[in-house]
Amino acid sequence: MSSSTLVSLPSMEPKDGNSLHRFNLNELKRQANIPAKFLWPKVDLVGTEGVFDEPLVDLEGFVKGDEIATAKAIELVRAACTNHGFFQVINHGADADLIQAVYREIDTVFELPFDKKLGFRQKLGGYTGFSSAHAERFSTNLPWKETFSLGYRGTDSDSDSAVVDYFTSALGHDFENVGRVYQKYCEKMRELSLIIMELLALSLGLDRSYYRKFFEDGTSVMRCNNYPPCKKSDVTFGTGPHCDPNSITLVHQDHVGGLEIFTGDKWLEVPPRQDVFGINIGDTFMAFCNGRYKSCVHRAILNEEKVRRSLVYFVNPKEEVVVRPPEDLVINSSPVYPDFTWASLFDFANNRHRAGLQTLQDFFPWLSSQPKVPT
Ligand SMILES: C=C1C[C@]23C[C@H]1CC[C@H]2[C@]1(C)CCC[C@@](C)(C(=O)O)[C@H]1[C@@H]3C(=O)O
Ligand SMILES: O=C(O)CCC(=O)C(=O)O
Ligand SMILES: [Fe+2]
Repeated sequence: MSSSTLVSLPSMEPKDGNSLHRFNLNELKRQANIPAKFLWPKVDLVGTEGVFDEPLVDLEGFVKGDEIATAKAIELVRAACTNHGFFQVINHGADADLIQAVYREIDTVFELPFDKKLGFRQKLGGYTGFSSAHAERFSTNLPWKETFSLGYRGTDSDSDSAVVDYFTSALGHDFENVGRVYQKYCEKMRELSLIIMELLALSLGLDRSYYRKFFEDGTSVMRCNNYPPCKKSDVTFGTGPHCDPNSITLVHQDHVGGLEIFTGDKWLEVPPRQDVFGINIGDTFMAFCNGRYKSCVHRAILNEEKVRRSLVYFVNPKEEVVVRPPEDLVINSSPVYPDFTWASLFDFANNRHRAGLQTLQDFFPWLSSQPKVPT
């Protein structure tokens, strides 16, 4: 598929802050037809042409410092990230019981009555809470999904209880255990993300701590996607074609499957494996490595019979970190992208412009139009 056929999505429609979500997908899923706002342009409805089958990156040997395993991991990561920006890891340290506990517990949140979920809906300008089809922000090409998102820093001591406190204050004390499981999972995702940052640095010929240090006290976003079945799964998406604007994303999909990546000329399905995490490079890391690695174009498709869930951990540096590639990756001193902070890109992608396929290209003109903040 040429880049011209990967449509970038319109910017967000500014909405009044009180517009309630209008779409209860768990009612709509029984209908033969779906609201027009969920119908995507034909040019985006490109079929799947294969299966992603690149080798898994085994982290066990890398974490233990085994030289041969490290060299193999570097080779696989470098090839994948140079080509399309996606690889899968095994022996990552997140145990199966914890992963299954997250799905089990978070299902109880999505199973709540719709009005109750709206009670902790994601507010405009924020990212914490429940959203149905992002209808609070978008009015076309709506994604057929409910999401539950929560920020996670994990460094300061109060973050130990921040997750649990959110669940009990927003959802009630019956959800204390959901918070505990979520907290444990976020801790594990933070650990895994820092290991991946070391592997990425080494694969780019940098010191292993080069990127890690920017991410040790960033606020990442833990999100659960819940995709109800859809009778018109062939003309809509769970999550449409996009690149993640953040640095990297750690994605786990349940047994149903639906994650697809674009390898430059075709869409490949990523077969779900419960013992595997997908890692996709995002826009911010692409800038952090001066474009050496590609921000992965990916999407989540639906099916007509089964609900599908995925757990995505969007990894971010500390807000004020200036995203600038190291000298070693900048040839004849001309970086590909202007310097920016994650805070500014997050504000753009979360609050002002719908993240899609060309978020960075749309971001820099917006950034240069902003009043300069006196330093
Ligand atoms: C900054 C962000 C916006 C999104 C959540 C984080 C990182 C990933 C972004 C997103 C998932 C990219 C695809 C489109 C999007 C609208 C979505 O489908 O959820 C994006 C997220 C968002 O705007 O909520
Ligand atoms: O559901 C999936 O498999 C991927 C979702 C995704 O890409 C996202 O939430 O950014
Ligand atoms: Fe994504």
